[in-house]
Amino acid sequence: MIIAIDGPAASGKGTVARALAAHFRLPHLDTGLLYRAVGAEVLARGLDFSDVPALAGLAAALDVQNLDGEALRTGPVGEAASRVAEIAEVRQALIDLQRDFARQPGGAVLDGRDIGTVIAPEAEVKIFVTASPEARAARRYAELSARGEPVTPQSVLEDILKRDQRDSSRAAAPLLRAVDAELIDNTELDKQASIARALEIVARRTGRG
Ligand SMILES: Nc1ncnc2c1ncn2[C@@H]1O[C@H](COP(=O)(O)OP(=O)(O)OP(=O)(O)O)[C@@H](O)[C@H]1O
Ligand SMILES: Nc1ccn([C@@H]2O[C@H](COP(=O)(O)O)[C@@H](O)[C@H]2O)c(=O)n1
Repeated sequence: MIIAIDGPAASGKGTVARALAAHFRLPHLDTGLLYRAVGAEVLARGLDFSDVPALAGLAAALDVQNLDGEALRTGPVGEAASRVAEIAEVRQALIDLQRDFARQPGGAVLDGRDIGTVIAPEAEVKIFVTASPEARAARRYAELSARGEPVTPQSVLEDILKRDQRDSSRAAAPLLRAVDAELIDNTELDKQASIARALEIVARRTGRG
């Protein structure tokens, strides 16, 4: 069973994806980490975001076994990730490993922006997780400020709105709800309620509880 979960920044898609993966004992891939790893390398090496061959080369050489999720989940790396994610050549370099992950025997859970539309359009279950920009910004602000990042509620909201705009309007695999994706708007739902909705969707679509 392939479960594809997409949605905008800080919507809670990773929270839902991890819970479904644990519940159904499936491997999980947070595909945002791939773009974050490329973005972090661009920053670390001082590369220009317009240097397409160099950025595509970084993506092709990514060591996916050793991604440091904690170090990659910062505001500046998220911004860099969304910039490299606009580049078709970077996306192309990351496609096969995501598709191979999705199609492994027994299935998998993947979350990102283009899982239900591009990476695994054949997924049995597709869920689009969203929430209002204000709710997402409040959650992300709590997360980043607890880690000591110098953010304000206003700067996080501006970052979220900018990222929404960039992710939705790019030409290459924009953030889109697949036509057959079920919607969870968790603006008014806590984590447990959001996960419970996702479990109901899987049960309805596949008969698996
Ligand atoms: N329904 C919810 N209610 C309140 N907080 C939530 C909810 N779902 C997730 N969160 C919290 O919001 C933050 C963002 O959640 P999460 O990392 O799952 O989002 P995401 O969409 O995967 O983010 P990203 O786009 O950065 O990958 C986390 O701190 C998480 O604990
Ligand atoms: N399938 C994906 C996943 C992510 N992106 C881009 O990476 C940025 C960071 O992702 P997070 O989920 O960790 O916030 C995101 O803003 C996207 O630009 C993508 O394009 N496709």
